[in-house]
Amino acid sequence: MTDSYVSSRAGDLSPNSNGSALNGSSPSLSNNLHSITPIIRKKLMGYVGFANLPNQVHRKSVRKGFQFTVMVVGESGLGKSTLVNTLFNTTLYPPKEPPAPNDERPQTVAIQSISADIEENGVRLRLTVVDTPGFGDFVNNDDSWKPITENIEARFDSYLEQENRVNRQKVVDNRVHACLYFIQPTGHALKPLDIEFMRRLHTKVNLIPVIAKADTLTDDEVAEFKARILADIAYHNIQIFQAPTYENEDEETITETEEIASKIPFAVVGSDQVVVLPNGRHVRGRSYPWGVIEVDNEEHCDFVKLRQMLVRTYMEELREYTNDVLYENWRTEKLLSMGVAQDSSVFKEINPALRMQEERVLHEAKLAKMEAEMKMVFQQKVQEKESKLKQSEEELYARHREMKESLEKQRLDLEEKKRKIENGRPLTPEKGTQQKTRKGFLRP
Ligand SMILES: Nc1nc2c(ncn2[C@@H]2O[C@H](COP(=O)(O)OP(=O)(O)OP(=O)(O)O)[C@@H](O)[C@H]2O)c(=O)[nH]1
Repeated sequence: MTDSYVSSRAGDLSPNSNGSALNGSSPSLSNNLHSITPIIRKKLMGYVGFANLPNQVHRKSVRKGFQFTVMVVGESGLGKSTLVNTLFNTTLYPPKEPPAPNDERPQTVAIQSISADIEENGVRLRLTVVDTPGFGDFVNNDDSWKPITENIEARFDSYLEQENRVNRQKVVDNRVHACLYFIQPTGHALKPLDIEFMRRLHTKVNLIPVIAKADTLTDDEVAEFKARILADIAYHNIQIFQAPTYENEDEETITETEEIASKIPFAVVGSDQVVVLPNGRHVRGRSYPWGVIEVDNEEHCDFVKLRQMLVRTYMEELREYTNDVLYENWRTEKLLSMGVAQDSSVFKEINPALRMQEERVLHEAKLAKMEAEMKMVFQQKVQEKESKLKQSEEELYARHREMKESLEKQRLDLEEKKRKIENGRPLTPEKGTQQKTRKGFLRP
């Protein structure tokens, strides 16, 4: 015996555990069909095999690989490239040369993306990092967010176009699944540019705010800065990505989620350099005259929690939220603005019992209509027959009358003749006159 359960609906046309079955002759049952159909849990009698479904999904996903696109936004020099390299433990961004004084500076925000296929324990990840050099670097940064929004929407557009293709075998998901927004470690509060950017983008992308170069602030400064940033975010109704919590989750997961949430905005330190500690331990970190700050040490910064949220625990949630909420909202708005309306009846939940009832009513109405039509035709035919019969009856009466009249006339004639014979009178006086004429003088 296994602990697994299957559930069946009382509305199904199968006997349920109470031994009752759906049959049309039970009026009380047909009335109840409209009410709630409770889920009945049943114990399996043996191993069926659907417990293996998660493994099937796992195998398929591993074979297909994953696509993940992360965007990094922040002023120049805040450590974006270093953090991406640290996060994915690869030199996605090669070391940069600092710009020379006579180098021409770009006039607009550029969008650059780098992709790399990385593999870990046989799982392939196509990682794309979208960089936004130039953001916040100008004297006037009013429209710095515009090219970024346009880029995010262009990626949605491309996905929508692929979805609308006849052949959707190879849909490439280039949508931005997460946006790391680098906040300058000023220790004050969010700058107007930060607020403007987040306000404009929070409905289009999963925002993950990070305090860049957190090693430049003390622990107290970080705590105060975080509180002010969160207050600003709440005040401006900005939605940042929050790790989701589900019902029936185990305590460990709940604690992990809470811990991650408590660290937002993540105070991070990036470094792809390995430093040797006095005790001989090799760590990724930054070495200062007064000590070493370790990237992977949770007591030194929030890098581990950020990686947990972005990669280890919630990468799939980020992808799902992008698809199910952000992209879906954008798509709905776009199609509505193009005049495409949704037929809501398409998504009407169908209750099979209600559906059967509706069909029965329709069928009965159809039968009643057919019966009425047949009655009408029958009455018409009867009327026609009746009028024909009436007509022939009248004709017969007329003939009968005629015959009767002619017989009566014949009878009267005969009686007249009889009377004449009885009276001894010649039947035809004209004849007698003619004979006389014949015997005497016959006229020519
Ligand atoms: N103190 C400190 N310095 C850092 C940190 N991360 C990166 N740096 C340094 O900051 C400088 C700029 O780092 P990058 O990663 O190139 O910064 P970026 O934001 O990618 O710069 P752009 O490409 O110009 O936008 C480098 O010298 C890094 O070594 C950090 O967490 N703390």
